[in-house]
Amino acid sequence: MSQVEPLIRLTVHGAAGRMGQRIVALAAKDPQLSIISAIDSPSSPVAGRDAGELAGIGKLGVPITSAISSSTDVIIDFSTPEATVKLMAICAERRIPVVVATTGLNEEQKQEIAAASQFAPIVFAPSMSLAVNVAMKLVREAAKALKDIPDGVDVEIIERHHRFKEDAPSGTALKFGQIVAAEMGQTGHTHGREGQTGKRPQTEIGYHAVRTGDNVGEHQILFGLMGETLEVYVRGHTRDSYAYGALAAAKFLAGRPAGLYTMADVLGL
Ligand SMILES: NC(=O)C1=CN([C@@H]2O[C@H](COP(=O)(O)OP(=O)(O)OC[C@H]3O[C@@H](n4cnc5c(N)ncnc54)[C@H](O)[C@@H]3O)[C@@H](O)[C@H]2O)C=CC1
Ligand SMILES: O=C(O)C1=N[C@H](C(=O)O)C[C@H](O)C1
Repeated sequence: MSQVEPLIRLTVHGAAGRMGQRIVALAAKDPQLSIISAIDSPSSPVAGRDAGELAGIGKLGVPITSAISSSTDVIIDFSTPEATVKLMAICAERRIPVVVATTGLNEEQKQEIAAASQFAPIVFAPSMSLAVNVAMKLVREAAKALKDIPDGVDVEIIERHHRFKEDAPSGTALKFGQIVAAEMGQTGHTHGREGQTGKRPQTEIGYHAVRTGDNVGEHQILFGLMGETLEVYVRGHTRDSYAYGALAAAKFLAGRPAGLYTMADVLGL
């Protein structure tokens, strides 16, 4: 007789936000998951509203609240850096597995995540998208292959997002830059260019953050050589590309030991 796996009890942190609503909508349809709480800011204007109704899928019986249930098996966090740091203290203390998808954290805030991962398993990644994580592998390969080209290679990263995004460059663009620099050795960076900039040094990576309309996320990584350009381009069509990845990460964490995991671990890349 086949054994029925118990449902994974999920808390959504940042549940009233753009991503939080998609997590609620997709998790509600997932036969392995049960949404037990939907957390948002204590000052949220939608506190008390039903999370399902807010996400456009009808009543779920889970209100938007600010208190994390002690019976949660895993938390998915799409919120703000400050809220993520507060969440880390709770997850470490209660040993709750958590998927951290929030971006824009400074080094000190990232240290809080690393510290919490000594007590609880944590997936921390700037992009939960499968396509983006595959693109990261391709970019690493390209950087490796191009690192010793005699005339040098200029690397520029262009990212495009919606007008509501609060951090720049995107966490994903910064991660692409780290991957390139680890292979090619660039030590500097520049954000956009203006005026008499002088010649471009190959020791820097250029970042360009475009903010327009409702763009859910595009990244272009350019390797400029003399005579040709290699371009890796990855484009999201809907936020569900990130949401499905976050749900996979939540399932991956069930039963894992404490530690810091990446989406490459989740996706087996
Ligand atoms: N890793 C990934 O794949 C992705 C990461 N993101 C990142 O996720 C974050 C959220 O993105 P969006 O949903 O577009 O933003 P959003 O602004 O729509 O949602 C953030 C939510 O967090 C809530 N919040 C604020 N303080 C809180 C607190 N103390 N406790 C709980 N919730 C709190 C806000 O009220 C809001 O509802 C951003 O940092 C974004 O860059 C977004 C998409 C994909
Ligand atoms: O804010 C967003 O929307 C996104 N943020 C993430 C980032 O900063 O990299 C991931 C994705 O590109 C969407």
